[in-house]
Amino acid sequence: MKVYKGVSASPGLVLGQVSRLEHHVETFSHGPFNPERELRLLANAVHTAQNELDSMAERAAPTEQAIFLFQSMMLDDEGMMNEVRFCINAGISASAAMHQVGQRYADQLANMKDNPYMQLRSVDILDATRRVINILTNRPRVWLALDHPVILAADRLMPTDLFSVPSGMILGVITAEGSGQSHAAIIARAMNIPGIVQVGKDFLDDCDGRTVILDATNGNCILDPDAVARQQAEASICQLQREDAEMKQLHSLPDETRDGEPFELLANCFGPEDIDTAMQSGAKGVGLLRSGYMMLPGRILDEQEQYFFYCSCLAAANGCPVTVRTFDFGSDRTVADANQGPQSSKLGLRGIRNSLRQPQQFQTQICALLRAAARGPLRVMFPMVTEVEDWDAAMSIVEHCRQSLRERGVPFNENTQFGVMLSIPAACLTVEDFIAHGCDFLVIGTNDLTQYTHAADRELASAEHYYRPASPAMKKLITMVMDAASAHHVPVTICGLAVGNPANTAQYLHLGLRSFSVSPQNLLKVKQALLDTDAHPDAGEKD
Ligand SMILES: C=C(OP(=O)(O)O)C(=O)O
Repeated sequence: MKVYKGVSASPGLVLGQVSRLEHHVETFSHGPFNPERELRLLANAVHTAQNELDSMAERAAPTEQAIFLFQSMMLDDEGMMNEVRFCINAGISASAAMHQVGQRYADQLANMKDNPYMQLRSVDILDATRRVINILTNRPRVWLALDHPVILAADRLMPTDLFSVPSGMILGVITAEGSGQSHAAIIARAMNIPGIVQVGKDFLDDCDGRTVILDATNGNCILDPDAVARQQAEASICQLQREDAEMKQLHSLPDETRDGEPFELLANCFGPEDIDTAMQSGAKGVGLLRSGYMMLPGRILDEQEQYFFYCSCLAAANGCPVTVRTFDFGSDRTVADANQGPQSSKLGLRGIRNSLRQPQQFQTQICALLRAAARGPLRVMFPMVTEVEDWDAAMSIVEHCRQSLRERGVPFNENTQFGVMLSIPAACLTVEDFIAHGCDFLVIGTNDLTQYTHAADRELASAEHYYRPASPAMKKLITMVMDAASAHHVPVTICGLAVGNPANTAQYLHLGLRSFSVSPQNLLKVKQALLDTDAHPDAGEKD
């Protein structure tokens, strides 16, 4: 028995036989090739690859769908595909051109050390281009013929590898390299396949055909376990299966309060990865996407990069709505090359105040959002709005962006919904004005609203006593918002850490809220609290 240490990438514990997966090394013959023929072959291969990816997406859970749809979209990317066609016109074969350009794009993203999100996309580009190349070279896209379930081991896994073997045949995955943030790891988590990464090359050289306990809780791969280790693992596997069944039961219950009132459970997220987690825990969409975090602490992404990011968030949400908060820079939130302005503080130029002073940066974000909104139900909200002047100023920039996209002939969603994140008491007190000026929806941000209502810095332990998100003052402000919103049929969501506390959730429910956005790990806890609460606790007494 020998224990190899790695890093857990997908939770779980399994016992099984290892099968090693080897990736093909590309070699290409030299031309010259007939460009016309190669362009035709390329178009057909891309078409077939996209069909394959789309059909994988159809079979897949939301997480994998996001990744496959992203890969399929990459094969539509004008910039990349124009470069491939340019190489073909220079006499290179379609497969070599695809390899060259795909590798270069992947390398560019892999080198964005300051941006882990873009680094992740690098493997997707390689995976998508590998598919096209395999089609062009008549290579199979199914890698292993398996007759019994195995633990798959490889140097690293590509996202579609887990779909390249018949479903149910993978007990677990172990990679010598890779990261827990890789798409293969995300897919493993989504498919409930336990996984460990970074076990090292020695394990790979040793493992093929042998028995392993893959213990992702401790990051251990136990090769040739003895009888005691086997027995312990089998007992733990049974226990985990029981716990899993209990979670699934809660998940499958309808989103209704004890007295039958429907509610909407959304998630507060940072990007596609935690959107995946949220969707698996039963979220019906994203109530708050904190957009700025995709580039912290790096640089501001350009319009195309942001467009891809928002599209992959939409794909991860699998047709459910995603509410994106425009950048909330300023105060504690910084990006190296985002000009914060001279007066950045909690009471200074944060959120929309900052965006309005950086019109170029704001327009880039709005254009990317309007474009992404053509690909799915994406809505946009502005943070740190004080009074209606901020709203009007922001919406005039939105109009300017619409005009510029029309002139550029770029498709976008003309009817994208825009809303206000209510984090300042002044905005709650004047909420009617936003509605009168065309605000489509409202999101109450309890973290900041509590901070500004109670003049209690949310990060200051000494002010904690004054920081009360369910206080009478908060209740009054929320009631004011709810009255105005219901009079004009404007939807309201409430988000923030306080909503994840079941005691507060019940109070917010009684104030009329039916849409709750919480962090992914609190979703089931909040769901349980709402299932156990009556929306109208006095209704029975009146009867
Ligand atoms: C969720 C909120 O936003 P953040 O925590 O990102 O400031 C909020 O203010 O309630």
